[in-house]
Amino acid sequence: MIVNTLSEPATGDRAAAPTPAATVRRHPRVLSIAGSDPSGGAGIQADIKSIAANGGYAMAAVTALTAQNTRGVQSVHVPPAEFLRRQLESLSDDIAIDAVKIGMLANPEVMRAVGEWLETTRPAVVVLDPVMVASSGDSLVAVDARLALLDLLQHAHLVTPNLPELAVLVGEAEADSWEAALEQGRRLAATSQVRVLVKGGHLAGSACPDALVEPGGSVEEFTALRIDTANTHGTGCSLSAALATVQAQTNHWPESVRRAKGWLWDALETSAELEVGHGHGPVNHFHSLWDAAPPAGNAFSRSLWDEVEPQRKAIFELGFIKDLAAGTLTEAHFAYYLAQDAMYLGSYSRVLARASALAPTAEEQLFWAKGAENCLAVELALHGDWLARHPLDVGPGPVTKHYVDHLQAAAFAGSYGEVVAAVLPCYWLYAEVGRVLHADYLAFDGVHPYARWLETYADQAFADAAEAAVRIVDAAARRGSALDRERMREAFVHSAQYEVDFFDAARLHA
Ligand SMILES: Nc1ncnc2c1ncn2[C@@H]1O[C@H](COP(=O)(O)OP(=O)(O)O)[C@@H](O)[C@H]1O
Ligand SMILES: Cc1ncc(COP(=O)(O)O)c(N)n1
Repeated sequence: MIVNTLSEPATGDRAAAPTPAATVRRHPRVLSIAGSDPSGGAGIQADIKSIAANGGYAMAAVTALTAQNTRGVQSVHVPPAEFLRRQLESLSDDIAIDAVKIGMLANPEVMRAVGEWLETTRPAVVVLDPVMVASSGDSLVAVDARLALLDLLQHAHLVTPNLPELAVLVGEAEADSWEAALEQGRRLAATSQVRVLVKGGHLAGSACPDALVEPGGSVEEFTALRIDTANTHGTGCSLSAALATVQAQTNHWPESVRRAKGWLWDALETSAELEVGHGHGPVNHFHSLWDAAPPAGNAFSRSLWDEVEPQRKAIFELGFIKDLAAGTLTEAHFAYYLAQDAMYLGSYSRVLARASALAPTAEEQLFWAKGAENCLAVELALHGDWLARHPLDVGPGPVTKHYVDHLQAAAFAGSYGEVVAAVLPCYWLYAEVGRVLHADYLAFDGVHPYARWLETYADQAFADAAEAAVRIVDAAARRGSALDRERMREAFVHSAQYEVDFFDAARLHA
């Protein structure tokens, strides 16, 4: 979550003047003028991803080639500034450019080429990230470039220095506190008459503040929790490219900072999923796109299975299951379990009938209808048999009641996906328990007191039905939205936990 606070309202600053509303575009054409990072985490590669992830059309004019990876920069090659000039002219001769993000400019000559081009094209949004050192600590800019960089600030609507870069720009030592950084930001904004985003990524502490400082001195702070990660390669590049893109969509700097920072925060938080390199890895630019993409094949059910690993392990640790496998479970415990199961199956059958009613294909409709019938016919007959010989006068226990309530809530208020995800653990975990217990049963020496029950659940037809139910859940997940899948996941995990509690309930209540 990004929290922002405003100190001193902005009044009449030159840089605070809004650009005309007519320039706002849903898919702005955004140009990155920056160096290449072949590892894809920083430079133009990061910029293109950031621009695209934030809804812009990305273009890139390359200012320098680097040989670098997540560990550091090994080499830099700067093509003639004249060739950069040609790239920029080719673009502005043909394409309307809504926003520009400027990154690595290796020397004063390159800086001047960019400044002259900005002078003639005057894009509505120019964000300048004064890149000087990579996150690895390697320098990316010639030492004599400071004055040329300061000169370039006059063409920028926003400059986004990190703390070491801010210190170089104001010609002071690096700020050692957030207050000192804001003071330097104010000085830079005032002397260069430019809007500054002071970035607090390099500070220590649990917060990661940034602040928008106007040339008139007003400061708006945006604070987020610091994420504990080493994947900070390209955070500055990604933020500035996102800012240029969002500003061309909103025409409102504080809103642009809030959105771009929020997007980057999520990209940092999900960065570990990428597993790129051994040093400072990249951020996950496309986290929301990838989260929303339908899972291929059986990826969804596999992720569900992985997610309920604790429940799967817990089942086999239960005294009830261990005693059942060993044949040492008391008849009273087993009778309580079967009585609860009979009550459960009566309701479960109705929920399967609801899945049948909602099914999108005749095949799935028939599958759930057969399941509903099976519950009543086969299971209840088995239980009726056993329970007739071991009568037990109990009503539904608390776990049975909660489990059934959960299933019925999905059946009456949920989508087809939620219903099938909620009923799946009963198929899938039972098939798993049956498979494991049946193997123990086959190795059992003597007559097993629960032979009939164990044989039913290790039945191949039951395993096949569980597999079919898994395929149906995967198909429903592919058809649904990210929100549908989240609800399916919740329904599944709740049911899986109830499966554990259901086995355990017999031990507690008998
Ligand atoms: N560990 C982190 N957790 C959350 N946000 C971070 C973290 N590190 C950097 N940021 C954010 O990433 C952006 C870039 O910050 P910074 O590291 O200061 O710049 P640079 O990448 O240019 O060195 C800022 O918005 C900063 O707040
Ligand atoms: C080509 C290029 N440009 C910029 C950076 C700085 O990256 P960061 O965003 O981590 O400061 C980099 N490492 N390489």
